[in-house]
Amino acid sequence: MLSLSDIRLTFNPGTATEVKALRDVSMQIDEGEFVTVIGSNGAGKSTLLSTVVGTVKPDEGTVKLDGLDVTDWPAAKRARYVGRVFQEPRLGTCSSLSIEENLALAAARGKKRGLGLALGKKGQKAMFAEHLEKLGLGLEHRMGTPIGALSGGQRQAVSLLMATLLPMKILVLDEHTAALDPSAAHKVLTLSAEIAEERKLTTLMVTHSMRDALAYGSRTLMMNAGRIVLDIKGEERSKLKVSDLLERFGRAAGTEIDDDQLVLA
Ligand SMILES: Nc1ncnc2c1ncn2[C@@H]1O[C@H](COP(=O)(O)OP(=O)(O)OP(=O)(O)O)[C@@H](O)[C@H]1O
Repeated sequence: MLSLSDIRLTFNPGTATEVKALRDVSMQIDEGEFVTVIGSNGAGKSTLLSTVVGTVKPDEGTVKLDGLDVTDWPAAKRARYVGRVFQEPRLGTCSSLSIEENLALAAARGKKRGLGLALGKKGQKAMFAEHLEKLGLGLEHRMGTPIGALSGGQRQAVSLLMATLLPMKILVLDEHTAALDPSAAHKVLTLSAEIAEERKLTTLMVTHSMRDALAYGSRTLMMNAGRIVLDIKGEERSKLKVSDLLERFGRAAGTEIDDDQLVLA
């Protein structure tokens, strides 16, 4: 279980540019739960993910993984549990290196943490090919191709694989399909859901698409001005339509919003 309790985080406190990015955020996400996170620009979604990944440390509050307090753990130490895929396909992969070399870098992180992977070069290549084949993009036949030569969708699929290659628990997807065309976005979203399901990963996915927020996962959080203003799951969520979600946002946040603020895909 991933648990955040009373998280507060203010950027540039006491200055003219002070921003209360997270205010009293508490949530518990069960093992294997897939949660989508929506909210208008600057609502605190990425900052929330960063507190889970460990790239920002909250001013107050605690982050726990399976009951273990990891609040003071830097991102590198949390990497054994948490994998992140970014919005920008160039982040998280190395353009000039081949698909195989990028995957080898991801696998090498496991060696440092004593996971062995003592497969030898041939065995490792076969293991990478097996994983790539599951993506259904034919990339297992292009393992020597530099990552920079791939399309955005192919690259995000490899990023997803790299983030989940080693045993881990929490998958953090930060608008990871926002830079892709609708067809590639659909493919990567489907792969994300399949990998999360197969590996029973606890998943947090930020999206600006209200439709995707309802189509994927089993729970949706809505953020506004640093707070979680809606938390919907179960029957209540399954009955919701995109238009209902927009209306709920307006009510919860006490503001009028339209489709331009929360982009509908
Ligand atoms: N490193 C930082 N320094 C100062 N302010 C920051 C920093 N990171 C984020 N902020 C501010 O904190 C607030 C929340 O930002 P965050 O990126 O979490 O929002 P978001 O909901 O992910 O927005 P978007 O949908 O635009 O990506 C914003 O006002 C942002 O400008």
